[in-house]
Amino acid sequence: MSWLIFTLRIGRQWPSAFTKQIQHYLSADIRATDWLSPAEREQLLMDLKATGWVEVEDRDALYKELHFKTFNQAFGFMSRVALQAEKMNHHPEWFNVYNKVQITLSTHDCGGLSKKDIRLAKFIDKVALSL
Ligand SMILES: C[C@H](O)[C@H](O)[C@H]1CNC2=NC(N)=NC(=O)C2=N1
Repeated sequence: MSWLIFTLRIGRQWPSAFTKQIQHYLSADIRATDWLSPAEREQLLMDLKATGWVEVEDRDALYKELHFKTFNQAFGFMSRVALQAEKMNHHPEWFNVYNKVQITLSTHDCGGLSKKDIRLAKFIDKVALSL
């Protein structure tokens, strides 16, 4: 890592866009341990698809639509997920109309799915099942 920092310091002649990209990834809250290997990805996505998650067509993300009995129940669900999202520093993209909640998960810092999305999806399923 120090070589990378050193390179960035002397890399003034590099295209600024490139160094900005590196600095973005250095500052991003995504650790190497959050990356998904192809084998992990295949298995973990299979498990989530079994509970109703689907892969989004035009981006590397997961999507699920949840229906609750009432708005209050839907909002209570969102409140619990919101607290977990803050705890993980990993936030869903979601939309709520009355008792319906549409959720899309992806990791902006790496431009696609990471283990953080898998962890949050599993938490979402656990909370939804408990209601
Ligand atoms: C600065 C802050 O830590 C980052 O923007 C966090 C916040 N929440 C996030 N949520 C999601 N879904 N992806 C991210 O890359 C992400 N990054």
